[in-house]
Amino acid sequence: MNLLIKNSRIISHDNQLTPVQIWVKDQVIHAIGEQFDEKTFDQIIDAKGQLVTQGLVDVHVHLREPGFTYKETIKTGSQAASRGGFTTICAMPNLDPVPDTVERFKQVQNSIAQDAVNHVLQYAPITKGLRSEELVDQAGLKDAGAFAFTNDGVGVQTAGIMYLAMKEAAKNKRAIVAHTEDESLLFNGVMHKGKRAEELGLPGIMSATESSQIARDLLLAEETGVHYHVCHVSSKESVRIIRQAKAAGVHVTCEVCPHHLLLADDDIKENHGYWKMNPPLRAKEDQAALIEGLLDGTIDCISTDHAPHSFAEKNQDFLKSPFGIVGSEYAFQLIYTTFVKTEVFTLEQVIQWMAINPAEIFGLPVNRLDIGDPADLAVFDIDHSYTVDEKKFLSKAENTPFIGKKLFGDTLYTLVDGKIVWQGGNQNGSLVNFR
Ligand SMILES: NC(=O)N[C@@H](CC(=O)O)C(=O)O
Ligand SMILES: [Zn+2]
Repeated sequence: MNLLIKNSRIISHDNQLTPVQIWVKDQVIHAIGEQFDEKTFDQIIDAKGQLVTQGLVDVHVHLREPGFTYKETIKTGSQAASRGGFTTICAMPNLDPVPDTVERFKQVQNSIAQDAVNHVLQYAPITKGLRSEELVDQAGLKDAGAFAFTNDGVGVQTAGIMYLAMKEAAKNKRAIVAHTEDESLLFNGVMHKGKRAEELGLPGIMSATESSQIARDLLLAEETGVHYHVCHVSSKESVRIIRQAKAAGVHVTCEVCPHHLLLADDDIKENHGYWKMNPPLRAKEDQAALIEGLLDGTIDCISTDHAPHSFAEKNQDFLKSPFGIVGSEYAFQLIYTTFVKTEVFTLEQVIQWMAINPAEIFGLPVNRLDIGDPADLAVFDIDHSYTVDEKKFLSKAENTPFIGKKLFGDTLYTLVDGKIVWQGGNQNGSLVNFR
């Protein structure tokens, strides 16, 4: 099978866009050059001068299967991600049943093998039932294919359990991935504690609810030597203490989500569930600290925290709605439009944060668009704008405050192992070749 992607532009190391043709053969990048004889190819994609990058990697998505398939499934969630240009996604274990035994974990793995349209790596939980009481069988789950261990959705509430989990994970050479939230500091909060929460008359969530648990964990990570990864960092204090820990040599990495980079609590237009996520949109200073954290290397990567819920669940006020917004289908586009077109970030940096670093920090093979790298690729139409239209989402859910936003970078193609899984353009894309 020989496939040519003609009229491509790739980012070269000096952040320039370079016109090339890409030859894909037997699932890998076979050659990159100026001109190939078109007669040699079984299939030709015309990238029309648009940007071709390695497929994006998202280390934080919620696919909701098993247990909550009315919100999303492995199939719809992986389709949504492929539409966003993601070729690898890592799925959270806040499912029902929680995949906390080898048998339950293998069941999820089987569903993934059957239904996923891109590479889906499944997290196992840190503790049974996500309750901070009893550790899972890490070695067994690792052998069954666990990508890393996390209780995402809730924090690990006691230092002792976290310490034991980290010690075990260090032995198993797997990361502990932490949603940090001290429930004793939550006080029923639903949005960031500040002026906007007061205006809306809603209970606030302090930044310290997140950062105090990160502080605890950083010291435990230092003690155990584990790779400790912090989910969806949202506050300036969290960035500050992670920066200090990195400087002290602690093996810590972390992620930030597009919504925390783009929005602050002041932007919350109304008391509606589409603005509610965990951690919450924080203050302008926090937003600035997150951008600075990416730029100085404190924050390693961008993840979406794609958190689908049903329309009925989210179409309620802050007190009633569950936490979470969808993000897979327009994450690159949000970042590109907001930060690359305004020259806050370079395209090269964004690819570093959305494709290279997330793979590298977790020890996955890194796609550098070199010969022999897997043909996991995305083509983005960076020259034309489109509008975020929730009716066209492949996700089952549409809960996001970004509906109606004008963005650049619509995904024209996504290829997984050399096969086209998504073909877009003219806002009327379609799914192709779904495995
Ligand atoms: N982020 C959210 O607001 N919600 C996530 C859980 C999580 O990632 O913490 C969910 O599962 O819905
Ligand atoms: Zn979380």
